[in-house]
Order: sequence, then C-alpha cells, then structure tokens
Amino acid sequence: MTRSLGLEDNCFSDLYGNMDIRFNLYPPCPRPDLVLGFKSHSDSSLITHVLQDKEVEGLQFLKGDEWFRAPIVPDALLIIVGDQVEILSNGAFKGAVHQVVIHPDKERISVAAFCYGESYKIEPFERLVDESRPRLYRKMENYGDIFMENYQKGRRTIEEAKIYV
Ligand SMILES: O=C(O)CCC(=O)C(=O)O
Ligand SMILES: [Fe+2]
Repeated sequence: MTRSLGLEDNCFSDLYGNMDIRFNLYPPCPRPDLVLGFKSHSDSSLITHVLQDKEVEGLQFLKGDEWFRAPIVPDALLIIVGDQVEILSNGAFKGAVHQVVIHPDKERISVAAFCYGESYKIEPFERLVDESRPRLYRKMENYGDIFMENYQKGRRTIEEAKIYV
C-alpha cells in the first residue's frame, strides 16, 4: 500500500500504537430481513484484521450502492482499511464501508483486531499534499472518541474530517 503511494514501506506500521480486540457474537434471527448484526460503518482504525466464522457468512462491503458478500476463506485474516488510513493517505485509500447481516438459524462469530495510531492526532502525510493533490482532510484529534459518538447517531466521522475543495 505504501509503495503504491511512493512512501517508505513502514510509514503506516510505524504509527501503530494500540490494538483493541473485539469478539463479535451474532445470534440467529428468524427475520434477518428486519435486523442487522452490525449496521453500516467504516472502522475508525488504521487497519482492522478480521477472523471470520468458519461456516457462517455475514460480512458485506459497499461498492457504489451495492453490497457485496465477503466469502469465507478458512483461517485467513481479512484486512479492512480504516478511516485513519484514508486520512493519512489524503484519500488515496478509502475506509471500507461494511455491515454484518444475520443468519436465520445459525449463530455467527468473528474476531476483529483494530490497529490504532499511537498519536491522538491524525492528518494527511505532508508528502501526499501538493498543488496537484490538495489537502482533503483536516487534522483530527481523538478520532476514536468522536467516532463512537457519531456511530451511535448514524453519522460517519470521516465526513467531519473532509475539506471540500
Ligand atoms: O463480524 C465481522 O465480520 C465484522 C465485524 C466488524 O465490522 C467490526 O467489529 O467492526
Ligand atoms: Fe467494522
């Protein structure tokens, strides 16, 4: 990813600070058309590693206005680009919007490991901002905290970070 931006190999991973791990349990629901296991969101992290259930699908990604299912690949870790990489890369990568749907009669489990930056402040890499690529995101502080508040209200925090040029 970094090479495709002309940056040094470790410039994202050098920023890693905390990792939060979440164990998700999605009980079955006889009316999966009426509920979601996880409503539509992008992650506040730099990147997220997801270990999916070995048998029950549910994770979906938004492209355009269509949802695409993430297939099960046994024992594979799925990598999701988070909002903080969107900001650092000045929009070259996008925080992937995803949701989880529920199975009518099978439980699903997953484990998500969120890698966060060590610093509370996050802004685009200077080297990715110039006359031909204007700065598209403000410097954000305490992204994770703002994120939770917004998530509960159904808002995307990345929208607050965007500068419209
Ligand atoms: O359950 C999954 O596959 C993904 C969970 C997720 O999106 C999250 O924990 O942020
Ligand atoms: Fe997520």
